[in-house]
Amino acid sequence: MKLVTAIIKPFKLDDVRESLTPLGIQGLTVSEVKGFGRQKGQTEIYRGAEYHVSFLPKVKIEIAVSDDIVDQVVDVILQSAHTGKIGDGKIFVSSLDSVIRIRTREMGEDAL
Ligand SMILES: Nc1ncnc2c1ncn2[C@@H]1O[C@H](COP(=O)(O)OP(=O)(O)OP(=O)(O)O)[C@@H](O)[C@H]1O
Ligand SMILES: [Mg+2]
Repeated sequence: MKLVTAIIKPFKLDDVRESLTPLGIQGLTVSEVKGFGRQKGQTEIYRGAEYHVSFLPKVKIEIAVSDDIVDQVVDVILQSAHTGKIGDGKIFVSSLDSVIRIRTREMGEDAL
């Protein structure tokens, strides 16, 4: 199993969610987060004054998936979250040792 963590532009959340539907994802977690990439945040003009914004708002999506669909999950996120502008985000894929459904104590892929 793998944990796919995608940091995306907030306005892309609905597109990404819809793109995942055909893959039969059983669940996912969404969080509002802040961060910066290699541009180190941006300078923004607000009411005539220039503010340095160190951390820009992003959305984090976490999806635990079986190994056989991880490539498809990454692929649809790459397409649906893409604008081509800086700050489009990143996808991190990590190994997932165990998953347990609390209600039933099912484990592993049965618990996804
Ligand atoms: N190395 C990293 N580790 C953890 N989070 C990161 C990392 N790089 C980027 N992020 C997260 O992803 C968000 C978007 O990053 P961003 O797309 O700006 O990356 P980038 O490397 O600067 O690419 P680009 O040049 O396309 O902007 C950041 O605001 C941050 O939340
Ligand atoms: Mg960036």
